[in-house]
Amino acid sequence: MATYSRLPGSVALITLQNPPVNALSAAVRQGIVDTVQRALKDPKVTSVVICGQNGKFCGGADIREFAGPMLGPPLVPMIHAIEAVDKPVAAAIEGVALGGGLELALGCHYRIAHSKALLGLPEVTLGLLPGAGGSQRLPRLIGLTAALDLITTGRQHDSSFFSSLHLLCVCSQSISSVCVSGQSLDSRRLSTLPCPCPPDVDSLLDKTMVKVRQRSRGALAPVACVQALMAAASLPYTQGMEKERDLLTTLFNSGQARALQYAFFSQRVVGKWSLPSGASWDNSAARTISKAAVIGLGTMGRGIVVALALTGISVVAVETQEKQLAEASQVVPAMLQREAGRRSLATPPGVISFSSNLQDVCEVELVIEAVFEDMSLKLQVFRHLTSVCRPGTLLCSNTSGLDIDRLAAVTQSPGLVVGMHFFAPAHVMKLLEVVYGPRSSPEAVATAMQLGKRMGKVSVAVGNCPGFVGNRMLKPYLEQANFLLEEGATPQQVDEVLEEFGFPMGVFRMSDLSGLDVGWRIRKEAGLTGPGVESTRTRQGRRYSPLPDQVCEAGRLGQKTGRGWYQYDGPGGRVARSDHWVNIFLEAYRAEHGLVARSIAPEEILERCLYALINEGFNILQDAMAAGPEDIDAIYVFGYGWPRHHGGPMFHAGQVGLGRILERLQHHHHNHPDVPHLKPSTLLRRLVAVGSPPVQKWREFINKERVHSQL
Ligand SMILES: C/C=C(\C)C(=O)SCCNC(=O)CCNC(=O)[C@H](O)C(C)(C)COP(=O)(O)OP(=O)(O)OC[C@H]1O[C@@H](n2cnc3c(N)ncnc32)[C@H](O)[C@@H]1OP(=O)(O)O
Repeated sequence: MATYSRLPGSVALITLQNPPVNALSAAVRQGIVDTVQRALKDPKVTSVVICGQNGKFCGGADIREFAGPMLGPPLVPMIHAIEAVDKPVAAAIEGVALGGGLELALGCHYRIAHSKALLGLPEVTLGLLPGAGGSQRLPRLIGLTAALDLITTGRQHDSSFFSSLHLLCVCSQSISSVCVSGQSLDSRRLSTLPCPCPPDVDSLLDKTMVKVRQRSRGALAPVACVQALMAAASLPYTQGMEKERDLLTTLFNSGQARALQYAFFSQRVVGKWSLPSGASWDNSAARTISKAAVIGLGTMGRGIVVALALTGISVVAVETQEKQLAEASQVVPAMLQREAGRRSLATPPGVISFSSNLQDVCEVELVIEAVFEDMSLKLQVFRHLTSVCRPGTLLCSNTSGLDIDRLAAVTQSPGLVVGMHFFAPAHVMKLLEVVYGPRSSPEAVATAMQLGKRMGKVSVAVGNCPGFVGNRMLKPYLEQANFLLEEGATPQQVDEVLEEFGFPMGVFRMSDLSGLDVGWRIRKEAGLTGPGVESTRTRQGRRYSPLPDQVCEAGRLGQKTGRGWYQYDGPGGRVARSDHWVNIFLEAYRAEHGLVARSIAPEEILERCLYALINEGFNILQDAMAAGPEDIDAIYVFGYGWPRHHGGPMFHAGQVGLGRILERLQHHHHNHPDVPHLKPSTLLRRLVAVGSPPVQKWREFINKERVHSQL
């Protein structure tokens, strides 16, 4: 709702009230319409100020209402009516003015903001465009060039940025004196102004469209934003508004908008974590960490040190190999400086100390072990840590899939051990898997989750199983990609299909980037390859492709060696080019194993890779290793490049239709009975049997099934 009050004198104050961000729900819109009318009718009122309750102007349209029928007064005519009134109206912005909130402010005649307020039009991130006149008013106020950047990226800035674009009148006069100054309102109505465009407007729009199409990887909204701004640049306001409305309608009806809005909420749902034990975010106290240590200063360790230091935490960075330590003590401060600059932060001074002595971690409150991914080495480190750290220190491992419980077992306080699985580069990537073992205490999980949040991560609590959630699902995906090569596809074909779907990189380009030796080492440890293992295509009772092992044996470890599934300009090269060697190698391999190459349709490539991954997601939910589909989807969107406009693998399954996924998995499993990952999960079958409920209902369904032991 919105409240009305009269300030001493002649100013009417309208306050938006809809906690926590005063989103423009039907009730708020109705409140605005009513209170503006009241101000107009009151002869004593000569000017109006609109503000938001609790120091937040407005977080935009109420996203929760998008799923239902449109109720209450629509936003566009409401804002037009405000712009048209003949008493000056000012928006007093504190906290946030985002999306429809900023569009409301653009309909006012004046905008005044607190220096710390955050403003922007993030609709594009929800699969929409600023459809309450923002695509037409903003460029008329700040010019086409600046509006294109803001609207197509959804970037938010503070008020000093917008003051420099003259969006705000951060004036020395008080609002009431502005309003009674007798200034004509005509020039304050943005819809009446021309849109300032640069002389090369067509070229600017063309270039922006090309850039946006490349960057958006199939997302519709950024392209629609450019189209709306083209209209602002070339059409009268009324026609521009018609274009805005048409484009918005198309976007609203697209699956992409639903996917992106789901992704918005799943990012928030995962913060409200719960464990099978009943411990959860609202009943578990977190410790606030001010001193931490990182053990191991390889690529991951360095990134973790920077991520911690950026939050103002004092870090003891330990590396026992002198050469590595010397290198890290040069590189890490530079990384910190760069990242602080990128985030416009002052570099936290002197918070990192380097050491080669594990004893130096004795005073910290939390340790993150980031040594080489080798269980015996990690066990050794944990044994040492438990003897040198003071009682009560949290011990975390940055393992990407090893058993947390085994590490906990060698410590004096197994309850204080959790996994903190960062993604490379750790100071940049948003995802953090917080892995709880059977003995991890709620306090340890809560502390790791809160620490992740402080570092700006999307932290997701996951159970302790091989590969946790992300890498466990990646395994069947990689496996299918290798099988497709055996059957006749090339790395480029597979990658093209996945990139067309929206992944920034196909599976083979991604493997080259991460290093092919990572998986090779894991397979050796699992006894799947290595000396003494017979070179067959069935291992441990299931189909196995020795292809990636043989690529590694040929010394091709990916980008770092200049060759992998592709060739690069040299070691460390970034641009992947197809390699004739790979084609010859695949032909020889197929000949050796009596395989006849067939032409494989893009649909089959996509289905087999994605549905195998999705199927494992259902198994993970069934095993209670993730609390709900939102957790899996957040992991894939923030850590594995899953295109956000497809919501996440589990959301995508719902969009495709669970019945269809089941039917296709059955089909592929029938053709490949020796591939257990293609066997449809029991949970998927159960969901289909009860009529394929929407993804938002799965959590409840799984919990009920578990109570009745159906899973
Ligand atoms: C056409 C389309 C038009 C005209 C639009 O306006 S579309 C909406 C455009 N607005 C946005 O995209 C803003 C979205 N919100 C945010 O970016 C952030 O929430 C925030 C910057 C406003 C606040 O961030 P923060 O302080 O970190 O808090 P949370 O993100 O955790 O949010 C707190 C709770 O508020 C809910 N929320 C936030 N914005 C909206 C909204 N626009 N509509 C409905 N609900 C909103 C959010 O889900 C959190 O809810 P809980 O998880 O606590 O239940």
